[in-house]
Formats: sequence, C-alpha cells, structure tokens
Amino acid sequence: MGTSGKIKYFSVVVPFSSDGSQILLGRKKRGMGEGLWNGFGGKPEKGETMGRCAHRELQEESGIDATEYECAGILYMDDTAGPDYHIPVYRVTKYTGEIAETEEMEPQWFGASEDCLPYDKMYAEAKLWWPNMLANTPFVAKFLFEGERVLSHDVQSVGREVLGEHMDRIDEILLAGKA
Ligand SMILES: Nc1ncnc2c1[nH]c(=O)n2[C@H]1C[C@H](O)[C@@H](COP(=O)(O)OP(=O)(O)OP(=O)(O)O)O1
Repeated sequence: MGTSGKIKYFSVVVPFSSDGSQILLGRKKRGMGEGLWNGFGGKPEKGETMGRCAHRELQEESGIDATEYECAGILYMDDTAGPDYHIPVYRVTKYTGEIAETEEMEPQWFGASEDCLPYDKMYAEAKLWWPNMLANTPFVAKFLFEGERVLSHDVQSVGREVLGEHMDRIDEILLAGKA
C-alpha cells in the first residue's frame, strides 16, 4: 500500500459487440483522465456493490443498459505517494438501448485486437492488462505507480473462482461502508 493509507474504489466497464469483434471505449471529456480513451466507470455510491456500480456508471456515461456482464479482472494500483486504487474491470456481452455521447464520455467502437487500441491515448497501465481482456482470460493485475509512471507491474491470469474471491472481499468492504 502507498504511504497515504487510502484506497479509492472505481469500476471500469467495457461493452463488446455481439460477435466480440469490437469494443466500445469512451474518450473522457472532463476531469481526471480528460482526453484519454478507457472503459466507462467511476466510484461506487454508498451501499452499492461493484457490479451495481458498473451497471449504473455504464448507463450514466453511455446510455446503454448492460443485461449480461461479468467481472473480467481487477487492477490494484499502489501509489508511492497518493491514494491507492482498486478497480474491477467488467466485460459486457449484451446490452439494450442506444449508445449516446454524454457530458462525460464520447463513445467510439474499436476493433477488439491490440493493434486497434489507442494505447498512446490511454492510461499508462492499459497496455499491460488489455491483452488479458481481449483474450477473455481473467486476471489480477498489480501496479506500483509514482504519479502517472508505472514503476513495476505483475499481471497474473487467474481462475474465475479466485477472481470471485477478490470481488467478494471488495463488495464486503463497500457494503460495510468501509470504503
Ligand atoms: N490510472 C488510473 N487512474 C485513475 N483512474 C483510472 C486509471 N486507470 C483506469 O482505468 N482508471 C479508471 C477508473 C474509472 O473508471 C475512471 C476514473 O473515474 P472517473 O469517472 O473519472 O472518476 P470520478 O469522476 O471521480 O467518478 P464518478 O463521479 O464518475 O463516480 O478511470
């Protein structure tokens, strides 16, 4: 854990097209990460599990309603100075509704392959976990940051059961109001 002793929780949500050949990303229009392409997402509200947070954030930021989605992996980010981030990443395989640009995000489809992703306009750690996301291999990724620089990383492929245990621990913390 970084020296601040604080952990912030966020979700990241990535819709896939029905044939799996495309992914929907959003370009952040304001605030943290402005100008970067990423999945949709944000902080859980009080009393919300991460799954519910993922569903709500996707709806608020892209206008669509996820009907089939699951946790694909978790990003644990330790910062040498600032707060740490714990960020579950969700894969959406079915949704209803129309994709819309919102105040926060400009949505765009990209090919679901590494050479189609705009890594130079994504968070620094993105290129380290996206290969697992694209291969549909569940993962637990740990990063040590100094500001925006990744000092070290360890991305492990894990079984769905292990990922589920990580998610249970996070939901327990959220539901206990300890986040
Ligand atoms: N490295 C890094 N730093 C900060 N945030 C992220 C990363 N990598 C990421 O993938 N992310 C994700 C986590 C979230 O999905 C967004 C940040 O959420 P954002 O919506 O900008 O945060 P807030 O505006 O404070 O939260 P809400 O108000 O939307 O709840 O980037």
